[in-house]
Amino acid sequence: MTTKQISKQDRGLWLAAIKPPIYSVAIAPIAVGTSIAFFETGIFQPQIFLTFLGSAILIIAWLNLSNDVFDSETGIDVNKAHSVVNLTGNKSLVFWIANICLSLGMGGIIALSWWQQDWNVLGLILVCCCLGYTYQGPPFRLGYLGLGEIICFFTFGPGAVSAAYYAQTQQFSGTSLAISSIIGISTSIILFCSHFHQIEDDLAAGKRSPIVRLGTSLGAKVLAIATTSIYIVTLILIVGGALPLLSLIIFGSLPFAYHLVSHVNRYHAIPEKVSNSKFIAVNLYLSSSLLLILGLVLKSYV
Ligand SMILES: C/C(=C\COP(=O)(O)OP(=O)(O)O)CCC[C@H](C)CCC[C@H](C)CCCC(C)C
Ligand SMILES: O=C(O)C1=CC(=O)c2ccccc2C1=O
Repeated sequence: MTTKQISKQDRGLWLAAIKPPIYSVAIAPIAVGTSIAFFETGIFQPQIFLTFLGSAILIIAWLNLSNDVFDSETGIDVNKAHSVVNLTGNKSLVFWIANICLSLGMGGIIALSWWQQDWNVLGLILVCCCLGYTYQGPPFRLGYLGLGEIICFFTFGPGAVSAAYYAQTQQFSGTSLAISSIIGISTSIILFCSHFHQIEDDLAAGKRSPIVRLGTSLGAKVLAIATTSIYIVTLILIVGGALPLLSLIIFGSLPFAYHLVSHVNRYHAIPEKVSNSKFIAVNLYLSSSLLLILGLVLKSYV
């Protein structure tokens, strides 16, 4: 292999380790919570929005770097060339970079709480981060028991969306809480899809992920139901008046939903083919979140 080929391969591994598309999970809940606030109250504070966004990105960097650190301790990532710990060979360096990201991220949340002299957002995000830690860190490692998707639903849905709403308005909203369930479901779908191709390594390390528990075939069916539920919940919220009729544009994300469900249905038992399903799920997540935001913002103007 030539030096050029090696460096191209290295670049690919680093990109896979850093997972840029996954950072959309930091952006969408903050943008959705902020647009619900704008839709309901007409309030938009750009400085609060941008500070929250930067903090959320840093918190997701902590989550992913510390995930590689904790997974290196259980042996589950031995075959994962695109683990930052395996790539650097320096677990403590990765651990400290993760902690710096968390400190800077929480620093942003503390700053916006200080500006407002209101500590509710800080409290909510602290709870979300503690739950994120229990997913992967000792002694809890709740992800190894198959509880990740439930934690994911509450932290990225009601937790993060309500915090972003509150940061804009200094009040909580039942409507925001109801709409946040859509983000909770679509984020949990990304995590659920990330398990299909890892079944062998997960079994060997004693991780009872939902796919290990259900098997890939039933897992594909559960994915179809969860994906459909995004649209059913949207319809219920439109009929119930929480969302405007314009939110029907979320159905524009159906091609991504179809792609995801049909791809996983076809390849659920073939790890090399199903391994990209997490990124197809990110496409569904991004398109549905963007259309949800668009519906709310457009309705605020018309
Ligand atoms: C790190 C996560 C998944 C990776 O899991 P796994 O180890 O199976 O994957 P690899 O194969 O890549 O090793 C995500 C886990 C999410 C967790 C359940 C909840 C985290 C909550 C966040 C801290 C909330 C942040 C909110 C923010 C937007 C302000
Ligand atoms: O690496 C991953 O697989 C994931 C990382 C991550 O931060 C995240 C956050 C929310 C839902 C899913 C995921 C991942 O799957």
